[in-house]
Amino acid sequence: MAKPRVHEIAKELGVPSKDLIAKLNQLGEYVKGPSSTLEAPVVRKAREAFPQTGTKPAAKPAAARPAAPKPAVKPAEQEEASAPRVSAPKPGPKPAPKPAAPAPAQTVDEQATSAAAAPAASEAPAAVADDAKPKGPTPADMPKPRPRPGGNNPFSDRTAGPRPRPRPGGNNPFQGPRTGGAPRPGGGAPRPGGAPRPGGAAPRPGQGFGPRPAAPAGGAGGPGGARGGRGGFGGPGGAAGAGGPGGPGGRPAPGGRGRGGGTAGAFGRQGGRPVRSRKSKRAKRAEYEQQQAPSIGGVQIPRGDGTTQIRLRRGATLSDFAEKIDVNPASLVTVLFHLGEMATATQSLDEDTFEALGVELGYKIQIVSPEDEDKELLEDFGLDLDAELEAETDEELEPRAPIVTVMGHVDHGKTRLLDAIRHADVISGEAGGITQHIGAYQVHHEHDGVTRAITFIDTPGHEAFTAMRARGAQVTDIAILVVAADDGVMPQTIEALNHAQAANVPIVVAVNKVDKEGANPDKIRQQLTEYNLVAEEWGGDTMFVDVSALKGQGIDELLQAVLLTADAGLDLRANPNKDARGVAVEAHLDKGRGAVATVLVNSGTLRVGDAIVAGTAHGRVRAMFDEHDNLVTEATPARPVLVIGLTSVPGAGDSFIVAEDDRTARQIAEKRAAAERAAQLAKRRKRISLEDFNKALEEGKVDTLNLIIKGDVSGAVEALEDALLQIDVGDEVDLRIIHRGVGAVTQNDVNLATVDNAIIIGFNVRPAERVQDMADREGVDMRFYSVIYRALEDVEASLKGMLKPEYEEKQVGAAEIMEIFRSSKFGNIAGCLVRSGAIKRNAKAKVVRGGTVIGEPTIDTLRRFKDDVTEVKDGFECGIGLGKFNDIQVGDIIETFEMVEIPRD
Ligand SMILES: Nc1nc2c(ncn2[C@@H]2O[C@H](COP(=O)(O)OP(=O)(O)OP(=O)(O)O)[C@@H](O)[C@H]2O)c(=O)[nH]1
Repeated sequence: MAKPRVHEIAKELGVPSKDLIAKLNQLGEYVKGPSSTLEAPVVRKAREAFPQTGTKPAAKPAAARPAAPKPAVKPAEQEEASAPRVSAPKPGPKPAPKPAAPAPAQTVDEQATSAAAAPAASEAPAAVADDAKPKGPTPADMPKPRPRPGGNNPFSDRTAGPRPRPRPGGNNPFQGPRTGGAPRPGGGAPRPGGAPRPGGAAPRPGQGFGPRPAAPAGGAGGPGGARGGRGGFGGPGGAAGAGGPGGPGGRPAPGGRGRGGGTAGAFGRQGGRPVRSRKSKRAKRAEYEQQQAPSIGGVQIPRGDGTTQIRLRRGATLSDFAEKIDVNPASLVTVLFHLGEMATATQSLDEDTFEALGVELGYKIQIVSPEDEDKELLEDFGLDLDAELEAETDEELEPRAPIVTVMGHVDHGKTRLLDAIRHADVISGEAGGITQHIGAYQVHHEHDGVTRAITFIDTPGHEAFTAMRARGAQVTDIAILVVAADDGVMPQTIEALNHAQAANVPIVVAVNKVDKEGANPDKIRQQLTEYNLVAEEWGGDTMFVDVSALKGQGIDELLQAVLLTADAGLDLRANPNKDARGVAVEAHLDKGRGAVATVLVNSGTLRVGDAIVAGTAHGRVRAMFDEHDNLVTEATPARPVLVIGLTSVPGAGDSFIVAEDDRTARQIAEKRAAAERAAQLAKRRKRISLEDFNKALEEGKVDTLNLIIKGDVSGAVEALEDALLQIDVGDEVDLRIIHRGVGAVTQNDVNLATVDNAIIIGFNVRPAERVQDMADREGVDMRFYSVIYRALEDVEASLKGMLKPEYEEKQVGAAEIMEIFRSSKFGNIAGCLVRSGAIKRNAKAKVVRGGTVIGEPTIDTLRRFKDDVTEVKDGFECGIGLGKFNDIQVGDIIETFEMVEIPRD
């Protein structure tokens, strides 16, 4: 329905338009002229202002009528209608409302507002509607009738809660252009955006009418601002816009809704509602955080102060981080994106990424070490291994055998030495020698009349040693450093001794191959002094023993030296009377026996039937064997045994413990597996910078080489994986190991390779039956190796094949311009003599004058005499047309180029 115009209403009311306009203006409604349209509330006001002259009943007489008491026709209904808000009158025969005869204007005003906002109430009889106001004002504190600046706002409602958005409308001509909820102090010039003024925490420019949380603190206490606030435009925040206290002409009147002031604006919430001048703690905090929070990519995140520590486990996700700092993970995704990294909230990220994010946000990210993580995990199961060790008393500790690792440079005789030592075993000599390779063995040696055991880790080389250390397993007590007397100290000798020294493991030097001609044991002693290994006979504290692994010479002395070194500085004792704790030194999958692990007990005693967990493998000890293939029922500290009964193959260096029961063992294993998976995910993810990623996306390809590694023993698989991940191929190619495992290549592996487009690398394994056929059918590339570095070479080459080729310009020919022919058809033709190489048609060219390239045209036409040719060789004359490029002179050189691929090294 069209809105009525002033003159229509005036006619209806029987008053001149002029009077109506005057009346409405007096009531605070700005009405321009007789043809102005009027909003419904204003019409109501008009009718109420001239009630006696009305000729027609008002559209809603009930609401329009002043507080004229009307007997309640349906008391029950009225009660219901007003119930939620009522504190007041009971409808009854004496319907007079509490406020004793308020002035008509006031009543009209109040009714207009409450009726508009509360339709339910507006349907009710006027008395009830009026009474339904939140507070029944007593006559004493009733404001006097006054013009209500906001009165023409159809949405204005004093009783309604804050509305989320300002609603334009009404007759207010100022509402359009006004911005910022700016008050008009004293009706004067607009003050943009509630400029900051003392006493009012004025919002920043432009914030005046956003529904921002900071705004309510804006102190609507400035009455000067409030008074002119008719055009003010505040939603909940708009109120703050009115916060500039006392503009010119504005008198401070704390408390907001004072007389004649205090409404914020026609379209705002009644801004004059009392607002405490003091900010709430919450508001202050929000404000503080806003100041602190950096806005990266439009998200605001509370900053740390640069030292705020955040502990994250390996493979943590942005969600984990977000939880710690109590923000929405999506914000962190955004921040990371703006740092040039793409990641989802649930993707495991590596340490570097977290560090970068931490630096940006002022947090110090600490990735919990694997050891600590495992410690915490075990603590969840009531196992604190450190505390357990500390609590052990001297009486509980019993001597144990030293555990020795043999290290040294390649071909210096480590394997041969371990063989020789095995044969030197005084006990196995009688028992028929060591028959089984189990990854570690014990030999016995007579020392000071006592037969003592020494445990050797049967995996020579520092790789195994460091791999175990990397897993937090310090298995070795003493290192034997083998140096060939005919070769001297070599790079791996130094590496090995560095590793041993770093681990604080004492070294005994075995100077090997002394049987060889040209062997110079003293030279070795001399060389090693440089590395802080000074022979005892030279006044140092390192024992050097000359041996010949080949001939079995010096082995007894070497074992003697090991025992002496152990006795000199090591406290080799352990408590055998508790559940076993130790390390898995090697593991593999045996066809008949399933997962087989060689474990070395550190403390306690391992027994058949124990529930154990080793790394992520768990199970029950079904049987144990020693290096002589004898069944054993228990293993005491430093006793290596081969254990059968695990459900999967543990990794070399995984710690093992005896758990209370099978269930606990399984749970620990599962939790570890989950942690490891997360860590793997983080490790696997190679970074792609945003630019590269974008480019790759644009080109529709992200180069990723997916690999599946299968090997015979877990140690080899890990070694291969580590080495592969260390291949440096730059940022362009992504290398991912999507699956790894011990055992033959299976159909599952091929399936996985099909899905992820991966290549399968088998190390010392073969495909299971029918798997090769399946791989051929599916087009899956399987490669099998028995030497790690061959696998590495192939992968590296394959990666390089995938790299986008790099090109360089290679000059293929040069011709000197001897003469220039002008042709209207072809432009300038250069009559040339080919000076070197050959000039080919369509080749890229450079025109060089006095050593400077003046243009880079292409060879457009190439002629020998009258014939078009494709190539002219060194020493011949030719005519060259360079297309549109005509800036040539006699004496210029035309060089031609090809782009050739640069081989990668
Ligand atoms: N003459 C002589 N030759 C030895 C001696 N010890 C080892 N060799 C020879 O040296 C070569 C390398 O010996 P290995 O025991 O395989 O050496 P390694 O350090 O285990 O070598 P990698 O396993 O390749 O690191 C073999 O040919 C051995 O026969 C020795 O005491 N005297």
